[in-house]
Amino acid sequence: MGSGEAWVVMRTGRAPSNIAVIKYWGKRDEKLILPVNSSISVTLNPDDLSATTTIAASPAFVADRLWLNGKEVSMESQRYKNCLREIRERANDVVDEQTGVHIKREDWLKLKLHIVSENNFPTAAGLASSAAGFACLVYTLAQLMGVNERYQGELSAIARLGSGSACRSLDGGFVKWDMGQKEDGADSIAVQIANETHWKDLVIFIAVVSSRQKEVSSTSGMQETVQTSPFLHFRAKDVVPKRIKEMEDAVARHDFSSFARITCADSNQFHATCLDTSPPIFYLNDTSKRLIGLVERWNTQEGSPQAAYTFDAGPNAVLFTTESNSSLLLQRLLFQFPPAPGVVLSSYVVGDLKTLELAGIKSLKDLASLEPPKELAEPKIPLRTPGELAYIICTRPGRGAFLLKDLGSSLIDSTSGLPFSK
Ligand SMILES: Nc1ncnc2c1ncn2[C@@H]1O[C@H](COP(=O)(O)OP(=O)(O)OP(=O)(O)O)[C@@H](O)[C@H]1O
Ligand SMILES: C[C@@](O)(CCOP(=O)(O)OP(=O)(O)O)CC(=O)O
Repeated sequence: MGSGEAWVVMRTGRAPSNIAVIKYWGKRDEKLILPVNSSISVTLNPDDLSATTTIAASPAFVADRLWLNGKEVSMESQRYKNCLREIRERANDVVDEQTGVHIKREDWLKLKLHIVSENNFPTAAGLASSAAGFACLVYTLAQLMGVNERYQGELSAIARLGSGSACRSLDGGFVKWDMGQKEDGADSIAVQIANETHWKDLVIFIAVVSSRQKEVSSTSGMQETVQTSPFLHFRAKDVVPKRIKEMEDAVARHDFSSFARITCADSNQFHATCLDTSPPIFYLNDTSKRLIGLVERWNTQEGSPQAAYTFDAGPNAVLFTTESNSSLLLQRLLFQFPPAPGVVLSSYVVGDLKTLELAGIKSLKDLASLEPPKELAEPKIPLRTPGELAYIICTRPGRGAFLLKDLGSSLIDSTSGLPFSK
């Protein structure tokens, strides 16, 4: 770094992943990422599923660079460029507390950035890493560049330019992405409908399916659906608007039965539009269907929804239940999907382990002695199939994006301006 200019100013932020319970599928504008329908999601606890991003600016940097999970990746994609441009345009004068450096609003347009990001869960595995990643990028950049409070409402529209679902990851709890009407997308923004403490009773399990079948990416899959599926247009126009209202109402009233019914119906309808695409797209595999069966059988046996499932563009299931049913659901999952031989319990069930304790499961021995759930006590018991799931993440609704103030959380070495070597 040249003398007199040897400063590095940086911030570190964290943003959660989210799971849609009313799905976004289909764009009316590819460039601005404007959807054909509104959607609703639950923000996942960032302790269990999040991206952490450090962004540094220095006059010594010669290009914008990005390191993702330890590897440098290209920033040539228009999606990254659009997010950076929009935040730079809203930058403000900043006096950095740590270094005392004064950066003027116009300087941000010239200063190059080093961005280092890590996900605490697998990237591009159908667990919405792009949602956490772009929300974190936009949020952390806005903090670094002193983006004014009055622009805060616009941050979700900027995250949307990175990946549609990312606009729903800035806030915690329950979030609605309004499709908006304007051509420039200014009103296609995410709004919080209830925060993360609103429905404390909700418990979430993510069943990560082992064999990752070859998939069509969300971006190209939804493009093909828009072009070829007549059903999608019926869904967007006639089904989703009503469901959005019903879901908002169910969340407001902590009405698990309605929440579960709408969540399952919307996941199934999204996958039906994939099947209605030409050529058809299959995101669910046999394991996904067995997970659906597990929930449906239990709900039928009890005569009301005990749990709900939803699947994004991949075979992994996200399951919802209430606190009082959480150990019963986990026991069912572990009964039907025990780990492969040799896999230890601590790497098979991860995240918030309270439910595992509640279920009284301390070791693989406890798993072996699990009783079959009562709805399976018939001649047609589905086989127990060890190893069909890679692992299970236990989590809950969580908070939105936030800054990590502790300097020890930084992913960039302030002297070199480069990622810490591991
Ligand atoms: N932490 C991150 N920071 C910046 N960009 C990220 C980050 N994590 C993921 N991305 C971007 O998102 C891309 C992965 O998105 P992709 O849609 O393929 O997978 P996914 O979001 O995990 O799955 P899905 O969208 O099916 O749920 C990465 O190639 C990268 O461009
Ligand atoms: C099935 C989904 O997860 C689709 C997510 O699509 P993306 O947000 O990944 O797509 P792009 O906007 O093209 O980046 C449903 C949802 O999250 O609402």
